[in-house]
Amino acid sequence: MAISNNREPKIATGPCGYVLEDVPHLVDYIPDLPTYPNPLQDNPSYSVVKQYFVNVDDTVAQKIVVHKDSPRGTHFRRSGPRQKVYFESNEVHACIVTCGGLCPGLNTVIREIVCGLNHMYGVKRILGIEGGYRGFYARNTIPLTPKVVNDIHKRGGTILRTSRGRHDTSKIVDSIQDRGINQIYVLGGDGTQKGASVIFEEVRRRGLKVVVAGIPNTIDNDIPVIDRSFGFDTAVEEAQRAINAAHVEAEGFENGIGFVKLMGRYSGFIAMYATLASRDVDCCLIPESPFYLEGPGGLYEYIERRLKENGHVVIVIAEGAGQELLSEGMNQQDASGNKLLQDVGLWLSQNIKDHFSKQRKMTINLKYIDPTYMIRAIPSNASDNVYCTLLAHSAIHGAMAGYTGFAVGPVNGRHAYIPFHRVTERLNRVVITDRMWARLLSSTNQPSFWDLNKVEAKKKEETKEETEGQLIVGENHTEATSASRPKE
Ligand SMILES: Nc1ncnc2c1ncn2[C@@H]1O[C@H](COP(=O)(O)OP(=O)(O)OP(=O)(O)O)[C@@H](O)[C@H]1O
Ligand SMILES: O=P(O)(O)OC[C@H]1O[C@](O)(CO)[C@@H](O)[C@@H]1O
Ligand SMILES: [Mg+2]
Repeated sequence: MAISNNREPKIATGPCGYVLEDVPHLVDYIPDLPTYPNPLQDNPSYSVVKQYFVNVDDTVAQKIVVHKDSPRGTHFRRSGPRQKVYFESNEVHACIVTCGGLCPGLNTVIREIVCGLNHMYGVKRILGIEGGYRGFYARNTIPLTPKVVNDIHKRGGTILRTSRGRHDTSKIVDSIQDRGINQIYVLGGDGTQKGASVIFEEVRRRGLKVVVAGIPNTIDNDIPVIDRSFGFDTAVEEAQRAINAAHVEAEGFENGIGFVKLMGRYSGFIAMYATLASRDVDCCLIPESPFYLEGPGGLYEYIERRLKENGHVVIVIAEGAGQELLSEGMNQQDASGNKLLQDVGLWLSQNIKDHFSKQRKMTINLKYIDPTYMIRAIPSNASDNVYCTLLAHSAIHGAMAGYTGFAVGPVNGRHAYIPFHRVTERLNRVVITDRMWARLLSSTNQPSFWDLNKVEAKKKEETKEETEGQLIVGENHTEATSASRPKE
């Protein structure tokens, strides 16, 4: 197997089109590091596990639906404990930082990193960095012990607090060096993982024995490659409460319209899954599927038809949907450079009211529900909690084994170490030519708002991307439902 030079992405190839997109390792730039037996082999809880250590050559396939003659395709290194580790327990000085938007499960991952490092590897020195990346040089640190974090998974938010906005990578790495930190666990969305990748590059440039491990999170589920991001399941569950309320209100009045706006900046996964789960929704609008209001096949016509047929309508809209319909362009950004969106929920609900009262002379009763932060400011549900444990343990095992510059996450149900660039190079978005969106259309009976020619063109575009290795079709599946948890 040939391995390319270590500054470039580490790609190894094998027979039958096998490709391993590997993650960096400390020995790539610090040769001759000593290794130690993994202390887990003496841990009574883990010693009973048959074949507890993962074979170093185990990899996880990105594409599992294959044909007889198809190449084996891209693989990622399987996560899990290794027989040899590159840190002695008393040598480890770890830190944890949370950045970007809040997400259910952040406290669980913090807890599980602290407890996992302590209980599995005997690590005692763990610091919490306060307030996101800038906290490395602008805030005090918080010593974290199993006792301090014992109950935090029952609370929403992050005990470390978070932030958006610019930071100075060089100052962060100075602070890491000054404090003698050698394992950094970074929790956050796409922007955070980009930041972690730059920190890793600087650490490598300085030749430091410091591991940088990313644990991606976002309720939007917009991180590619991994099956789903933690917090998403909880957010979808909480969104049900808003949809239920909208349905009750809509049913309770003549020509009732329940209108719910959910988060989802560029990706409509929350809206799509909340709609599919609820079965009370008549129309789901997401950023990936443009729609129009007036005329045949438009939204107004559909609403009117549903009101006549059913007496009420429930609409769910993702915050990023239909932005192109809003007249005034808004070019503002948040502190991190993310485009600030216009409030499509308020805009569209007002337009629907105006259309029916002024143009159609119909009395409608529209109730607008915008749960915004309520779906992400809550503690994670049971399934996300278990998922968070697996993510934290994967990250710890990878760090102890000397891997670095990686993000963790399940790929087709198996946890893997994924190079940063693969989780940051694009956003995971709903594929509207995939079967999951078709299921949604069939469950709501809403129009697709697309003409057939456009659908055909889109299908061709996505088939092309798939054959070029981007695996577009099928990514709508956030497979890890409560019924089938990802396995480590
Ligand atoms: N391209 C980038 N390069 C380096 N650092 C970045 C980059 N983009 C964002 N960051 C850093 O990551 C942190 C969080 O970014 P951001 O606010 O975009 O949230 P996020 O991690 O994408 O989470 P969310 O999904 O909630 O938006 C910020 O402090 C920012 O400095
Ligand atoms: O108001 P904030 O904290 O910038 O976050 C809002 C954004 O964060 C997200 O929840 C992603 O974390 C998006 O869905 C939403 O647009
Ligand atoms: Mg982001």
